[in-house]
Amino acid sequence: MVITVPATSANLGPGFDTLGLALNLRNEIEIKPSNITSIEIYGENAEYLRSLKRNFFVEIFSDIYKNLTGKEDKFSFKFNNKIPLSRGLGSSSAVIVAAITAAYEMAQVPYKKDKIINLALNYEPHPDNITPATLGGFCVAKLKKNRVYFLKKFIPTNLRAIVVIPNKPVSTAKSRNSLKSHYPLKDVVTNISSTAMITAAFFSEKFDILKYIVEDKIHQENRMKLMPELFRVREIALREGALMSTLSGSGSTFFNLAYKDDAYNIYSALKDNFKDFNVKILYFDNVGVKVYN
Ligand SMILES: Nc1ncnc2c1ncn2[C@@H]1O[C@H](COP(=O)(O)OP(=O)(O)O)[C@@H](O)[C@H]1O
Ligand SMILES: N[C@@H](CCOP(=O)(O)O)C(=O)O
Repeated sequence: MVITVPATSANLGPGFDTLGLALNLRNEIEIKPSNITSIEIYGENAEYLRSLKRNFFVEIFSDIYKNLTGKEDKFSFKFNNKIPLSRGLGSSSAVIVAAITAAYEMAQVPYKKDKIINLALNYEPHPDNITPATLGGFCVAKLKKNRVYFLKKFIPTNLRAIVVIPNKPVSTAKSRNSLKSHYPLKDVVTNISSTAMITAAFFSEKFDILKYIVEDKIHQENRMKLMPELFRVREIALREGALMSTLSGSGSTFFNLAYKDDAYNIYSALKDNFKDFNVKILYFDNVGVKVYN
C-alpha cells in the first residue's frame, strides 16, 4: 500500500488555529506486511530522521493498528519525504494524518475522513493543518469540546502558491509558547474581521479583495521578528502582485497566493532577492490524504 499526504499552510495570517490550505507537495509512504519491522527514509531531513530512536509515523501507526486489530503485526515502511521539517508546512500533521489513515487501511476497518481528523487531534491539538492535510482544499476548522467542525472549499486551478522556505527551522511548540495570552479588543476585532473576509473570499472565489484585507495582530509580527528578512519577503511578494503574503503556520516559510499568470514574476523576484532560501511555485491540492492499494 502507498499513502501520500500533502503539505499545508495554516493560519493564512489572521486565521490562527482556524484557516488552512493544502499544497501539492507530498510525502509518500509505502507499507507492506513483513516478517520483521524495517524502516527506510529518503528525501527531506532523511539523515536527521534516520538518527532518531523513535519514528513518529511508526509509533502512531502501530498504536492505532493495535487498537483496531488487537495484533502487533510487523510491517516494512519506506518514506519518501518532500515536506521539510519545522518550516511551517505542516510536516507533523502530515505524519499524523497519514499514519492514522494507513492504520485503518491496513486493519481493513472502514472509516470516514471525519474520523481521521478527530483522531489526529489527540496528537496535535490545532486543526488548521490537520483538516486540509486530510481533505485538501481551503479549510475552515473549529475546535469545540474536543471535536473538530470544518468546512472545505475547492481551490480553483487559476491560483498558485509561491512559498519561500528559509533554511532555519522553527519548532511549532516552542513558537506557540512565546505568544501572548491576552490581546486588546481592537486587535481581536482586526483578526476576526480579516479571518471572516478571507473565508468569504475563498468561498465566493472573489480573490482580488485579499490584497486589502489580510491583517493579523495576534502572532505573525512577533514570529517574523525571529527572522527579519521575512518582512522584506512580504514586501516584495505584494509589490510583485501577490494577492496575500503571510507566514505559513508558525514559520519559517512564507506563503504567497497569486493568480497563475503572476506567479512566475513573484517567484523570480523572490529568488533573486533571497538566494539562500528555497523558493517554489506550487499547485494547490484539493484531495488530501490519498491511498493506493
Ligand atoms: N516525515 C517525518 N517523519 C517523522 N517525523 C516527522 C516527519 N515530519 C515531521 N516529523 C516530526 O514533527 C516534528 C516537526 O513538527 P513541527 O515543529 O510542528 O513542524 P511543522 O511546522 O513542520 O509541522 C519533527 O521534529 C518530527 O518530530
Ligand atoms: N496554528 C498553528 C499552526 C502551526 O503550523 P505549523 O505548520 O507551523 O505546524 C500555529 O500557528 O501555531
